Amino acid sequence: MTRNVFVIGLGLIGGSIALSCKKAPHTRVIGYDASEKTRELASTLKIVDDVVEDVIEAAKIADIIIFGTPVNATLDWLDQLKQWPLKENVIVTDTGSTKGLIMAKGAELRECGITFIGGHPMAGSHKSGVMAAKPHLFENAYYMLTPLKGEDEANVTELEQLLKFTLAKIVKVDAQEHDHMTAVVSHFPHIVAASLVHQLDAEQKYYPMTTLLAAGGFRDITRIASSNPLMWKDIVLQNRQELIGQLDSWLEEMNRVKEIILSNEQKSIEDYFAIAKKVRDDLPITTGAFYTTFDLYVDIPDYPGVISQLTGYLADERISITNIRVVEAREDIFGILVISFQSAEDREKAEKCISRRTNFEMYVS
Ligand SMILES: NC(=O)c1ccc[n+]([C@@H]2O[C@H](COP(=O)([O-])OP(=O)(O)OC[C@H]3O[C@@H](n4cnc5c(N)ncnc54)[C@H](O)[C@@H]3O)[C@@H](O)[C@H]2O)c1
Ligand SMILES: O=C(O)C(=O)C[C@]1(C(=O)O)C=C[C@@H](O)C=C1
Repeated sequence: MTRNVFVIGLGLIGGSIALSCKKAPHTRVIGYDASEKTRELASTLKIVDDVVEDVIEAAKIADIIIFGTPVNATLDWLDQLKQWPLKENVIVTDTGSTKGLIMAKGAELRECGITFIGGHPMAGSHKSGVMAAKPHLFENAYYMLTPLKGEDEANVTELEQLLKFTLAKIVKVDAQEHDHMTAVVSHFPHIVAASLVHQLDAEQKYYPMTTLLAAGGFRDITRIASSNPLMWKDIVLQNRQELIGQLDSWLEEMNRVKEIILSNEQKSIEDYFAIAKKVRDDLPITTGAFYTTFDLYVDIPDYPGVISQLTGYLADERISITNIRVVEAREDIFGILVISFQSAEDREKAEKCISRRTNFEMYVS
């Protein structure tokens, strides 16, 4: 028997989940998006088996409904869904970055006899939209499920059976704890990144050259400031309380740093960085909360065909790459080619291969 999975919201996350679900046997993935352009692209790129225009008709035949919409849009849909003629055993889930308000809506759905199990894959990108969707986005990432208290385990297992095709590590978490922890490692850092960019923007009015100097460090710490503003507006609105708590702690921390700097004590200043370095270096990156790529930076000269020459060398030695891009890092060189690999071993093989065949300088991040 074919299982019908209906994904509403086919952007980065919904599209990626849809692509993963298409790998599940006996599964037909149906998709809807509010944007006509996205519906067209999802159909052309075969993100789903069928794109629909009538949400209620598709929901009627769905065994699992997955929301890939911004979190405030998800709340609206969940309200509407209470009136829909759904299958008796349908399981409804979402992918939203916040869980408190969404699970409160989930409790209302339970009152209407509908099973809702919250979900949040802890992987993503600053890129948004269906074009950025990829089937391996969640591989090795944590995928949090927040079932309501007393949820039938059989329902959770059924959802897990589908989500295992994301290759993520599925864990169950309490919704309030979820919102606290994600405020710390995701939501608040997005505010900090945005605030640093605002600070640069204010400075550049007086020192226009500053932006030209925004090199690796600034770019690394502010990458996520390029994320979708609408999505982050919704997240901040839904997790306000936790964010205000994080802001208070941050202001205290900044005061502490100020004291340390005012003290002019070398040891305290070095210790501040040393402790942070230890904690950061010990983060469990390969099994941790973000999608890991293994990047190799190659300083390439400017001549036609240099990129295909390099990828040709890698292909000769059967080394697969997962991504390739040019970062125009400095004016005096053509650019740095960033080649991503699935594993550290592949990256090491590539480094050896390129160093045998060229004299290009390489760096590992
Ligand atoms: N971007 C990330 O890194 C990330 C990671 C994990 C979870 N999330 C969560 O996943 C969800 C989707 O985020 P995304 O990054 O895929 O955003 P996105 O902007 O790439 O995709 C959202 C999609 O939803 C569609 N949409 C918006 N309102 C809609 C509505 N009312 N009905 C139907 N479709 C609608 C948009 O047209 C778009 O295609 C959000 O709830 C977000 O909090 C995001
Ligand atoms: O990698 C990024 O660009 C992300 O912002 C991904 C990220 C995160 O903060 O880690 C963003 C929001 C999600 O809810 C989960 C993952």
